[in-house]
Amino acid sequence: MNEIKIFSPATVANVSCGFDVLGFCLDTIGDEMVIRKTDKKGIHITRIEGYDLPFEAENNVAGVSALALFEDAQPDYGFEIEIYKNIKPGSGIGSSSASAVGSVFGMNELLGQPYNKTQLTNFAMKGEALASQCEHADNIAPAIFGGFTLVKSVAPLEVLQLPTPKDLFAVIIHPQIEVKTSESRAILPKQIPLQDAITQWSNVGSLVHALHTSDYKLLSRSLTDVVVEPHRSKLIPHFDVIRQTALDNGALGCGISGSGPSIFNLCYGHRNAKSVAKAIKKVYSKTGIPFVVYVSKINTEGVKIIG
Ligand SMILES: Nc1ncnc2c1ncn2[C@@H]1O[C@H](COP(=O)(O)OP(=O)(O)O)[C@@H](O)[C@H]1O
Ligand SMILES: N[C@@H](CCOP(=O)(O)O)C(=O)O
Repeated sequence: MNEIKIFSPATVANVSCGFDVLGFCLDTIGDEMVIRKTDKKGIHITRIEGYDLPFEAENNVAGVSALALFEDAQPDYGFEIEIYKNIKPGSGIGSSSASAVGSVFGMNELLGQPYNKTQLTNFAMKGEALASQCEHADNIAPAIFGGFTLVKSVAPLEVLQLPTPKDLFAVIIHPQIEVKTSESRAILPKQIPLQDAITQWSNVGSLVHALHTSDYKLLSRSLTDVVVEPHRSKLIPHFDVIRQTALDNGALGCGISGSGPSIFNLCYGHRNAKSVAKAIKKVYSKTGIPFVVYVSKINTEGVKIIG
């Protein structure tokens, strides 16, 4: 096999209480990438469509993660990468992570799968670090493993796959403004009060339990963030109105997706997800800010071959 086409999914990191550790994978939103073997050694980004991003491998997250894998594998050929970007950079739904994951996943297939998913996560983290100036894997892990994941530690890397309750759907609203992950990390406090830490780790524990037991009511009570959201919500226009609208219309919970500006909602069943999406669209269209709303199943497969 000399060429492969990949679907690399969007992801929601943090899931309210799990800053830098929890994430889940989306179904309907993602980038496409073509990875091809070439006689010319090294990593060559030959095509980018959708958004204006750097072609130099060392300045593009897809290239940086690809270089990390390439240096480890040392094949006697090179790789060309084409990126068909659907996820807007700075969206908060893992745009950079989708690119970082797509290149290493595709290369691994063309090399005959020498690496496992944890090793691929490690390579992809090198690319993600270019965008957010910090190695975190809470978007990368769900994009590679699918479903919900918990990054127990990054050094050494340990990823836990969590169960996905079957009636869970996500609604994402993406206001069309850019919030850079690096900048929204910079505004966070370096220390937090003990009481906030207690609340937060209690919610992470109960959220994980809720996923294991498909307890939607407990899941709903666990989707709270007292550490990060109070700071970052100020960067997202009308965040409180969206959350109130979602909860009034029966969403299980609502929070900032990754570093924002996207906002995620988790809903019980497709019907409720559609009505939450409809209500959010109605309210947000009054603000005059351009936005997109997606309704998505939780993608339990993750990154995949499409051609
Ligand atoms: N292939 C790529 N896809 C997305 N963003 C990239 C890529 N390569 C470099 N970047 C840079 O990474 C930044 C976006 O990453 P980030 O702020 O983490 O957004 P997101 O939350 O959507 O992942 C932008 O500055 C963008 O120029
Ligand atoms: N845990 C990170 C996740 C960033 O996600 P992104 O989709 O905004 O890149 C953070 O919250 O900074």
